[in-house]
Amino acid sequence: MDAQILMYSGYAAVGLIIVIFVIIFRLHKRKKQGENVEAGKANKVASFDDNDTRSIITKSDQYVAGGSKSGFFVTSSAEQSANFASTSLLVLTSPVVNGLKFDDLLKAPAELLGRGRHSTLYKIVLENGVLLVVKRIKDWEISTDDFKLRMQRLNQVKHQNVLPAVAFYCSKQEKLLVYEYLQKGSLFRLLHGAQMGQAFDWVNRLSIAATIAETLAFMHQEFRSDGIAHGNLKSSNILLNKNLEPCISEYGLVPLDNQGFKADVCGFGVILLELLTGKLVKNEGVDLATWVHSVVSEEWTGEVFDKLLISGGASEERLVNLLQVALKCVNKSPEARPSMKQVAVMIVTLKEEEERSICTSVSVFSENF
Ligand SMILES: Nc1ncnc2c1ncn2[C@@H]1O[C@H](COP(=O)(O)OP(=O)(O)OP(=O)(O)O)[C@@H](O)[C@H]1O
Repeated sequence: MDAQILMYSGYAAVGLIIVIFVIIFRLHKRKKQGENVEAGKANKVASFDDNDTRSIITKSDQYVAGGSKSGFFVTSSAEQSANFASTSLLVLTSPVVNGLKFDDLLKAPAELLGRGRHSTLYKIVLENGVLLVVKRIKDWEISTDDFKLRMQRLNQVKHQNVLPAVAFYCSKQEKLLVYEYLQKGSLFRLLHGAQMGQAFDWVNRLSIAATIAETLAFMHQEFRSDGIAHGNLKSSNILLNKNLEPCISEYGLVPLDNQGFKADVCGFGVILLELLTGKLVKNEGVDLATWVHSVVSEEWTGEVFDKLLISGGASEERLVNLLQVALKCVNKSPEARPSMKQVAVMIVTLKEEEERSICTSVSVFSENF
């Protein structure tokens, strides 16, 4: 009997040991599977960067430049390390910033250029002296994937009068865009800055208007089927390149909107009104388009124009013609506004008339001397 009890206890002990081994083996296997899944995820994220891009891990929780915090990043370092696998700077094809690394942005001295409702803008200087601007976009309800797709799509369409992004960065918390810094400033500054448009005569204003109109018509045509309009067209987003030609910046950085193209036409109309009147869009609380309408309806049309244009000898007939185009663009009803293509045709026609009249006056002048 004792021998039997001893035998059964032995079986039980062996059985228990086997069960313990099986449990340990299963737990170990489960842990290994977990590690493989994590490794797989990391590989997947890394593979996004294969094409013409460089993946970088953020290092600090706040960007410190020249001793001052620029505030590129608002996320904590804990959040960042949790998300590091999805943080990457994508360098688009650009000769200006070949080989740009995220670290280069972090190290560069930065200066705050503007803080708007939807974004903050910094100017930075890279070690090699290249000047860039970094735009940090706030409150844009767009998924990381959609943002990447949008940036890649925008990068497929090039125009010499549109400033392309040279790189972008995107994580769940942050969306950054990097552009070349254009030193000649903006159309806004040319009109309303210290010079107050003094060195900006009618021929140049008309030429700039025609270039912006043609460029925007091109962009609308290219992005019509994607529904991507500029979305925030205004004179501070028209920069001047080194040849003082206009360069449209920040194209397509807003949510898709059915009325986006017509909103751009209205934005362009307001730019025309600024060029014609030399006045700010909002002056002592009065909206420029409303003011122009009120003056024109009282038949004081001549009063709306920038005195510098009149004293500079601009043809009042062509000023009025351009004003009529502007008023069509700012029509309260979006459906009644012309397309950018139609606007471009009207303004190019006016510009050609202007050029013909200059040629005629030059030849009359030379015949008389
Ligand atoms: N790439 C650039 N090069 C030089 N100056 C720039 C560049 N991008 C923007 N700026 C200028 O920096 C200033 C701030 O720009 P920011 O985009 O923050 O302001 P905004 O255009 O007035 O507003 P929003 O946030 O609605 O675009 C503006 O005067 C703008 O003309």
